[in-house]
Amino acid sequence: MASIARLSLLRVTTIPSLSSLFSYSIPSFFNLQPNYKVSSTRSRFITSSMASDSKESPSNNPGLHTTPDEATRGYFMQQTMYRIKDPKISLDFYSGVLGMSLLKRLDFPELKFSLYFMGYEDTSSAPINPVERTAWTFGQKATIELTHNWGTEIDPEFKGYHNGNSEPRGFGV
Ligand SMILES: C[C@@H](O)C(=O)SC[C@H](NC(=O)CC[C@H](N)C(=O)O)C(=O)NCC(=O)O
Repeated sequence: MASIARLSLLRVTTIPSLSSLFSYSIPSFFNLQPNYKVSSTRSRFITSSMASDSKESPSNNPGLHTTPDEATRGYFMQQTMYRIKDPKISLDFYSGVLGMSLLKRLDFPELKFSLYFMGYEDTSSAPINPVERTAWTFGQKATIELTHNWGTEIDPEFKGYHNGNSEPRGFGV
């Protein structure tokens, strides 16, 4: 099992105990209670958060649409890409810790890199034919494309990719 470092950029959507909702140490995030019972504290939390639903309304969030533009009907966020240093560690994390499946692996030997598309779809229904499986993968919503440039896992000079937790902080649009 991969060692779990602080994952300040990652929000794990699970059924955590209320105390772990506001703590950022990993153990509390993964301190799952298999037979989760809604405590009186949590039910008050849910009630109070429901009372503040208006915070999520379009009127309180300029730019927020409740229905997408007709011109982009059917569009969805299909993938986001992370470069990874070591596939063994990353696959262990995304499948063993987060429960994702490997939807498709693409290797590009001439360019010395591989892509691992991870998602929550049931792969038992995925096509067997490699080309059809690629099309199936690219039709799944909100997948993660892990890009591995061959050799980074054994290169002592490679210190890892910038994770956005130090200057320049963050990444994205
Ligand atoms: C599907 C395949 O044809 C692609 O175009 S994947 C996107 C492509 N990725 C790479 O070239 C990965 C290796 C490269 N050394 C890297 O680390 O990006 C690509 O366009 N990458 C550049 C980008 O900005 O995403």
